[in-house]
Amino acid sequence: MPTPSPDDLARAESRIALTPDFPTPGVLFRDIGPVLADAGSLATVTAALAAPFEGRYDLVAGVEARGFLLAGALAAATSTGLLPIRKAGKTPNPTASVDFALEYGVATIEAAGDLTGRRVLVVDDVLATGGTLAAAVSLVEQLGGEVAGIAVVLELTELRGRERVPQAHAVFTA
Ligand SMILES: O=P(O)(O)OC[C@H]1O[C@H](OP(=O)(O)OP(=O)(O)O)[C@H](O)[C@@H]1O
Ligand SMILES: Nc1ncnc2[nH]cnc12
Repeated sequence: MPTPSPDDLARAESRIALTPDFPTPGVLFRDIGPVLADAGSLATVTAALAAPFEGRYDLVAGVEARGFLLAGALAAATSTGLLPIRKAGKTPNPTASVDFALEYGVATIEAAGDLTGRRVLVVDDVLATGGTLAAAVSLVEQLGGEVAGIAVVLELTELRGRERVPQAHAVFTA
């Protein structure tokens, strides 16, 4: 995939939609839906997520739900496998489970299988408090996988998630 230009990146970033007080009062929700809906912006974001990790992973993991969208796009674009990391109660016979706190709630993630020998790129839309990505890293490691990298579309710097996942690559910051 060609590396996106600064203009391509600026066009994609301008499509992030802001909604105050969603899903709870005090949260400024940043929606990447309009980025995904635009073909050029989706290609830009997919390429920018993958660029630092080229040739270093053979499986892309995404956390339900918005992480699935990016993991699917990235896995298809780079001819790698895809690991859906699901919220609690959706995976038959899970072999790993991690509880964590969110900016607006609590959650559990689960997955099944054996990732021994797999190099896993963990992707998500937003890095906020870092709870989701730290939990996803822990889950991949519980399954025996090696985390080859972490990539997000948007890092919300004031929530300081980077303290929990310092190695994360963010395409955009806010
Ligand atoms: O860094 P954190 O504080 O953990 O927050 C980031 C996470 O929060 C959102 O997911 P959410 O659980 O709202 O689920 P969704 O993707 O199903 O909308 C977002 O998609 C990230 O996964
Ligand atoms: N402020 C926010 N906007 C969009 N997604 C989020 N996930 C966690 N916090 C978020």
